[in-house]
Amino acid sequence: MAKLLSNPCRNSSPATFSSYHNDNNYKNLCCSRKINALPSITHFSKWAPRILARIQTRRRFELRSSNGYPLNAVSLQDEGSAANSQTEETQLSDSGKGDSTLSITVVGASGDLAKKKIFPALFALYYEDWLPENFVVFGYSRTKMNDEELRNMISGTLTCRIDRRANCDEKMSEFLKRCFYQSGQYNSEEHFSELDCKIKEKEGGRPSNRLFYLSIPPNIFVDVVRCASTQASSTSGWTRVIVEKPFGRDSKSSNELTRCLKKYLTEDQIFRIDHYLGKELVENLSVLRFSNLVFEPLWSRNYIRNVQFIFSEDFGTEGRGGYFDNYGIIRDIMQNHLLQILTLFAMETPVSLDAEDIRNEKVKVLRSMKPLQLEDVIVGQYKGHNKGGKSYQGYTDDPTVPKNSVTPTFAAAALFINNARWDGVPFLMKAGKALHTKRAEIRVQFRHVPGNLYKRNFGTDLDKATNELVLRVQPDEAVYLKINNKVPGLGMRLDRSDLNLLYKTRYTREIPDAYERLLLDAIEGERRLFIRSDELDAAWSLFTPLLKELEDRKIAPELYPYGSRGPVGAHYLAAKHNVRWGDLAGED
Ligand SMILES: NC(=O)C1=CN([C@@H]2O[C@H](COP(=O)(O)OP(=O)(O)OC[C@H]3O[C@@H](n4cnc5c(N)ncnc54)[C@H](OP(=O)(O)O)[C@@H]3O)[C@@H](O)[C@H]2O)C=CC1
Ligand SMILES: O=C1O[C@H](COP(=O)(O)O)[C@@H](O)[C@H](O)[C@H]1O
Repeated sequence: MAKLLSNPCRNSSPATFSSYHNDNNYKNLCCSRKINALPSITHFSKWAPRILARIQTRRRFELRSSNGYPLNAVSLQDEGSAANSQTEETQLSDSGKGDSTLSITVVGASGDLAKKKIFPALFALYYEDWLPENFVVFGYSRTKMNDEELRNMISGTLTCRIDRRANCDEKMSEFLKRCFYQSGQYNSEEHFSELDCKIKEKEGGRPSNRLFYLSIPPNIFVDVVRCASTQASSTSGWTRVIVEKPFGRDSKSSNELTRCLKKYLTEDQIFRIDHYLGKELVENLSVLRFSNLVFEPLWSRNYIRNVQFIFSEDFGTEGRGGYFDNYGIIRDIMQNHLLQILTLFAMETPVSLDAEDIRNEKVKVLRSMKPLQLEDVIVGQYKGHNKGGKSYQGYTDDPTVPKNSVTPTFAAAALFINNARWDGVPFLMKAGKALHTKRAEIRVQFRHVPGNLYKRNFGTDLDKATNELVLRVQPDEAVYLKINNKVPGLGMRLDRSDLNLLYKTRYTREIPDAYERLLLDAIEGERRLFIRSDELDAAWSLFTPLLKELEDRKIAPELYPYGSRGPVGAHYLAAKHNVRWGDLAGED
């Protein structure tokens, strides 16, 4: 963080440290998952008896990292910032002397994402006892509100897990008591200094860690980071900033955004969120691949014919047309969510589950990809449609969208990875709004069985007989494998059946929302599910020339009716690469 400017709260008297010897302090230490990163033998011997005793009773702390893996070299404070010059040893002993606090400031608290996702995710973490003992949540935005009004606003969106409703009301009101509000402009150092004073008051002189969640339009990211870093960063612990997408709209603007953010933050302090990385099935992708012998040996061009990444929504841009028209579906979904999943799918085995090892492998995939060509992409836009006596508005009927907009609300693309593992395998992506269904899935279509003895049982369409592995990210999370099976009986009739792992029947626990996992990881300094700047750069390099060409040439999107299966062009694109979309095969 940059040097602090004049801020009345910055000169307040030194924090008074309370004793380490209580449960809360221990909990704070554990919540930082420092058990896995004890700094030295001397420290270990000092704390070992206490820690080991606690491990036996509170084993859960060991596994708090979302990758269940030791957080190598992750410190309570990030490197390189003014407030971050302590060594790991002093940080630990600081934690030892006082019980630290965590403050989470949701910037843009009055907005849609904050209400819909961030506050509910924070409550879910609190409800499930993942947050440290001493935490406060601040909402910050321009809208005038007091603490009570903020609480009323968010209380409507908090829910308890369906499967665990015990003490729900009580927990909710305890959580709301920890929520506060500060109204202010996004570019006002004075207002952020007021926020700092309020946070300090709640911190009560204890060492503090501060997390800022930028749930605001991207054009004000840098102002907020400047004001927050100079006026409201922690002086005694870490300060981290979660940045929401879009991270720019092409290579140039993204690099510029990164450059500006880095005037005030180190790379380690920036948590670029892609909420698809927090989804359960996306997390499971690496587990499936790397912990099952039956998958990894098949994971290459030798056995896989094509891979499909499919995102569809059964509603349009309702309410977000103004934002969307400047970005379009390629930037909104493909360049980030689907591409991120693709890199996880295609990467080589990382050296370890450490964030840097994984992100290094993801970058290699991106850098091995063939630049996206216009002839390998088709774009579409939904038009109005009447169905069942109801009329659905087209994209350009939205008053916030220009009537002549050619912004795609649908796109399909064929991508290729030029490396030994994937040479020649089409990786197809398809993303669209206002389609017939809401789903996100990964489909892996395997090659034909060579010299298949049962060929004659399949008729002429051999493609229909190939195995397909489907990871259904949402809704109804599932992993299923399509296999050929003998229909029981005396004859020899084959059918296609699914080996089906449907989460809701296998696991009784409700699946946490992606934002819960990602918030927890940011709090605990786990960077694996956040986008590193070189990753972002490589992702933009892949898409920027295509986006420029689409825009320069004002390529007209193929219109498709609201609620349909999307433009026919997507089928031609797939057919060009000998692929049939798995989701439209009629037996998915
Ligand atoms: N909504 C969603 O589902 C998703 C959103 N995102 C991203 O998250 C971020 C927040 O999204 P969302 O909550 O939908 O955004 P909103 O448009 O609701 O904006 C959030 C808040 O920012 C303030 N704001 C809005 N426009 C401006 C402006 N032009 N200048 C200054 N302040 C403004 C408003 O607060 P006030 O007026 O009180 O200051 C508003 O309540 C965005 O970057 C978005 O792209 C990412 C994924 C999904
Ligand atoms: O990032 C975005 O994601 C949502 C879809 O998220 P999901 O978790 O509900 O699948 C999408 O609607 C939005 O346009 C996009 O910006």
